[in-house]
Amino acid sequence: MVVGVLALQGSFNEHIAALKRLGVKGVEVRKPEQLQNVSSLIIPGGESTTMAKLAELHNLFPALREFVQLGKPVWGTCAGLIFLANKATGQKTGGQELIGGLDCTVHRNFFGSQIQSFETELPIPQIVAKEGGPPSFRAVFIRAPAILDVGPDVEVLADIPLSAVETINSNHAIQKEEDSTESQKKVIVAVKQGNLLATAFHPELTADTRWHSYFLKMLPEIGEGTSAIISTSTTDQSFTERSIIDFPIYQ
Ligand SMILES: NC(=O)CC[C@H](N)C(=O)O
Repeated sequence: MVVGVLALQGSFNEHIAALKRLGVKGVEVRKPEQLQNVSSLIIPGGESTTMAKLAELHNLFPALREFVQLGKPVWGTCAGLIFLANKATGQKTGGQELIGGLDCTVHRNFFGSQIQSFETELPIPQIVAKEGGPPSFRAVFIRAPAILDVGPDVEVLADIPLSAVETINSNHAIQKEEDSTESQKKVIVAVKQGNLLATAFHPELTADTRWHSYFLKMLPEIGEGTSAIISTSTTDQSFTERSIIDFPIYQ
């Protein structure tokens, strides 16, 4: 079994390495015809505008949209989430092409600029119910988007109270509002809609493999009941925890 990883730009190598730690082969996808060799796809973090331009150059959009419409499992992380969203705000002038399919509105760079990137302990009850492990996940947000609203078929897997994020962009509209419920406000950072999974953060940059394992169980060839090749181990000695300072700059 192989999992396709869109390899135009961004953290595709890190996803392939995370899959390898679970004993699964990840293959790079750069051309439309390569999508025929895979039954699932991960769209990595990176820079969604650049990724969109490269996808356009390689004429990938029709094949990517067809892949999503056929109901094949697709997981977008960070820029990949933006790519999958039906609607994105905070785009560069002129906008950018999206694959769409995920019924939500995503706000690019919601938490601010690159230096306002952060890590936080994110409660993930639905993932823990399936994968076990600690109640929270060390989530790495790098110039990350957030999901502002979702359609009725979208299941929220994780959200984050704005009060927990010290580095929120002071220009952001939500922070400008001054009411007493401010500290209670949350934004959505992980969702599932049918066979689409999306996270605003970067599980591929941590040693915790639970999100990859969760995604792999969405694949028909693995399924819920199979745990043979999926390790739920959250401590992988071959991967050293790093600080976000070590991570590549994503715009
Ligand atoms: N880490 C990331 O993938 C950042 C996403 C980036 N801000 C974008 O809009 O594409």
